Amino acid sequence: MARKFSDEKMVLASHNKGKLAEFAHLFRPHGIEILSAGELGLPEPEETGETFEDNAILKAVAAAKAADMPALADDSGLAAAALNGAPGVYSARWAGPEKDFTAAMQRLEDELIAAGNTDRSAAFVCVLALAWPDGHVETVRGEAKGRLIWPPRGDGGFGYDPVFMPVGRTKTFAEMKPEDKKEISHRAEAFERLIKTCIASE
Ligand SMILES: O=P(O)(O)OP(=O)(O)OP(=O)(O)OC[C@H]1O[C@@H](n2cnc3c(O)ncnc32)[C@H](O)[C@@H]1O
Ligand SMILES: [Mg+2]
Repeated sequence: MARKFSDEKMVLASHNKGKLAEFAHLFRPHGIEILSAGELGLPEPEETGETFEDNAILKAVAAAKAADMPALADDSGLAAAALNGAPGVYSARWAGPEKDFTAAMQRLEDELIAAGNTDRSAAFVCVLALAWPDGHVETVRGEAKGRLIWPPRGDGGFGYDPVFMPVGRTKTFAEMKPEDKKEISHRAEAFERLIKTCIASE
């Protein structure tokens, strides 16, 4: 049995403004007060894990202990099939310290072409970890399947959204309205699972 969240507030252990905006929407109907790691002055831990799960857990546990309240972390990224899942857990690092996603998307395109440009399928993955100050953690995962387009399209969203076209759609995540991305995103799928396993009272 998963541990249930029964507090009134939690820390959102992310320093990514795009994610924080999406979580603000996702949490709206649930009546939980969200404090961000930034507003509490929490440091950004080094993401030394090899999997999304490892990194989500290390970020959530560090924040829960530092803030002494439950903390939710999101570790996510884009996995290109032709690149054996790259950039994967390195998705943020491909953009460098300047967070230059124009350069990161260009690198992705260059590597797809170098790999033969025959398979442009990809998935966005999101792992959420909810940790308590005693170290207990629950994790859930969500995925959005699609393909990588070129050139980038749209100026909404964040990160790699301008090159990601979800299956069955004609708009990239960056061309969609936030409420449309929310219907099908990896983050929304993981969030729905989190609500079912750890938040909803039966
Ligand atoms: O660790 P935190 O502080 O949460 O913020 P971050 O930006 O470093 O986040 P990650 O370590 O999880 O790295 C994930 C990267 O993958 C990309 N990414 C994740 N979800 C995305 C989405 O919905 N749309 C576009 N890019 C996304 C984005 O570039 C993120 O920087
Ligand atoms: Mg990060």
